Amino acid sequence: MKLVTGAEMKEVDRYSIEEIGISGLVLMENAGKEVAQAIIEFLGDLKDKQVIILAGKGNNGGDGFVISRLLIEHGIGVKTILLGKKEDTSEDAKVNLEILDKLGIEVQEIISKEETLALKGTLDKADLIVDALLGTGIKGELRGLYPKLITLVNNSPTSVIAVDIPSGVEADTGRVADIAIEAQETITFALPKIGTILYPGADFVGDLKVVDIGIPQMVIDKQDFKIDLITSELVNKLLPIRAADSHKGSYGKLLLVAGSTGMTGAATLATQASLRIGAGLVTLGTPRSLNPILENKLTEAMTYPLGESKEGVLSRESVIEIKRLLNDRDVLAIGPGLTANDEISYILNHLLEKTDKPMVVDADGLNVISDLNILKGRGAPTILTPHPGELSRLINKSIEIIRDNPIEVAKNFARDYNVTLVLKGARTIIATPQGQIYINHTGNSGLATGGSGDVLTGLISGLLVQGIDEVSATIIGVYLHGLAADLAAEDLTEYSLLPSDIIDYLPQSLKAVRSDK
Ligand SMILES: NC(=O)C1=CN([C@@H]2O[C@H](COP(=O)(O)OP(=O)(O)OC[C@H]3O[C@@H](n4cnc5c(N)ncnc54)[C@H](O)[C@@H]3O)[C@@H](O)[C@H]2O)[C@H](O)CC1
Ligand SMILES: [K+]
Repeated sequence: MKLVTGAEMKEVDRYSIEEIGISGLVLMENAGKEVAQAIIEFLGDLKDKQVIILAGKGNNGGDGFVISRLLIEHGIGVKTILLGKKEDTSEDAKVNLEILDKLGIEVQEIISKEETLALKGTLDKADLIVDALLGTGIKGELRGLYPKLITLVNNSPTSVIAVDIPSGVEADTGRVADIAIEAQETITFALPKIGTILYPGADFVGDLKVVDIGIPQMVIDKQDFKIDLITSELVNKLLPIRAADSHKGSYGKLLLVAGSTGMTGAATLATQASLRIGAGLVTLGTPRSLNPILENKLTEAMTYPLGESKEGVLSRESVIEIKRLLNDRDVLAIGPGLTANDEISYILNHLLEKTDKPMVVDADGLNVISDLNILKGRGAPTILTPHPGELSRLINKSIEIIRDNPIEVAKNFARDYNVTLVLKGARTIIATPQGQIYINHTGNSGLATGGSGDVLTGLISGLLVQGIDEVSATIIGVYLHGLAADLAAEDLTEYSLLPSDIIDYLPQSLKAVRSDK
C-alpha cells in the first residue's frame, strides 16, 4: 500500500480535478459521505445523539460541512463550529457552507479566545467530536486559536473522529509541532499519509481507516510514489513456495560469524532464527574457546571454532578461515555479539572489501566499519541493520537528526553506499539503493530488548540464503519479526516478551501471512 506526503496527495487531487475533470466538490462530497458513514457506525444507536463538527477554513473544514449536512439528514443532532470567519473559507468549503446556510443549518463562527474557551461545556456534553480543523494543508506550528481548541478537545471525555489526519500532525513526517488532536479513529482519504504511520503522529490516529473518495486508480498509478507500507499481502507475495522435491541444498548455505565471551546468546539467537525461517545449512563461526558452549546451545546448526586474539574474541587471522569457509557458502551474516575492537574491525573491513558474497552486517559489525566507501564497490548485495544509535555513529550525525528525518536519512544512505538499509525503530524503515522505501508497522515495545536485533539478523540472512533477493528478504524478515513479536505479546504481554519468543512464534506468523490469501 502506497504512503503519501501531503504534497503528493495534493497532486493526486489536482490531477483528478484539472486533468481528469472530477470536480473537487465531488471529491469533497465523497469524502464527507465516507466519514458520515463511519460516524454512524461509531455511534451505533443514533437516537438523541449530539455530534460537534469542528471545521477549519480549508477543505478539511469543507469536508466537515458536508458531514454536518449528511448527519442531519440521518436525524442526528449536529452543532457545526467554524474556527474563523465564513468569508475566509476556501472555495469548495464555501460552497458547502452556503448549502448549509440555504438549508437553515447554523454554523457558529468562533473568532475569539473567550468564544473558544466557552465551547468546553458543549464539547464535554457531546457524544462525538469530529475534527475537521486541519488536514494535509497544515504548515508549521499551530497558529491562532487552534492550540486552545485542541487542548479543550483533548481534555474532554468525548470521543473524537479525525477527518483525513488528526489536526496538528504533520502529514509528511508525523511530527507534532506542539499539540495535536488525540483521535479514537481517523478516516483518511485515498491513501494513508506518512504522518499517520510514523511516530509520534501514529500515536494520535487511533484506528486508521483508508476510504475511497472516487480518485481513479489510474491517477494514483501514474504517480511515482516511492514509499510503501509493508502489508501481509505483499509479504505473502514475496514469500516463495517451497518445492516438494527440494533438499537441504535448495535452501542455501549460510555462514554466521558471531559471538564473544558473555555474548554467546547473540550468536545463538541469530543462528536459531536463520534455521527457524528455513535456511538449508547453517554454520556458526565463533571464537574457539566458545565453540563447546555453542555446540551445547545449538543442535541443527554446525559450529566452527575460529582463531582468537584473546580468550573469547576473534583474531584478525581468523579472517583467513572465514574466507575459506565462505568459499563453500552462499551468504555471510556477521556482527551479533562479536565485540567491537581493532581485530574485529580488520576482519569486517577485509571481508567487505575482499569478498563477493551477499552480506548482512549488524550490531558490532556496524560499529567497526571504518570507511563507508568500501560498501559502494561491493560486487554482491549488502544489508545493514542499524538502530538509530548505530546509524548515528556510521554517518556521524545526531540521533535527533535521524529521528526527525528517518526516511530522508535512510534513503540517502542506501543510495550513497549502494546498500539495503534497515533502520530499526518503532517503525522500521527499509531503504533500497534504488530509492524505494518500505515502512513496517508490525512489532511492539517488547522488541526493545537486547537480542531482538540478533533475531532479525538471523531472519534476514536465513531468507537471503534461500535465494530470495535482498529487498524481499529484508521486507519479509522485518515484517515477520514484528508480527511474531505481536503474536507472542498477545500471549505473554509486551513486558515479558523475550527475543527467543520471537523465534518460537515465527511459525504462527508464517501461518498468519500464508492465510492472508
Ligand atoms: N483527495 C483528497 O485527499 C481530498 C482532500 N480533501 C480535504 O482537503 C484537505 C486539505 O485541504 P487544504 O485546504 O489544502 O488544507 P487544510 O484544510 O488542511 O488546512 C488549510 C487551512 O488551515 C490553515 N492552516 C494551515 N497551517 C496552519 C497552522 N499551522 N495553524 C493554523 N492554521 C493553519 C490554512 O490557513 C488554511 O486555512 C485534506 O486534508 C482533506 O481533508 C478534500 O476535501 C477532498 C479531496
Ligand atoms: K483533521
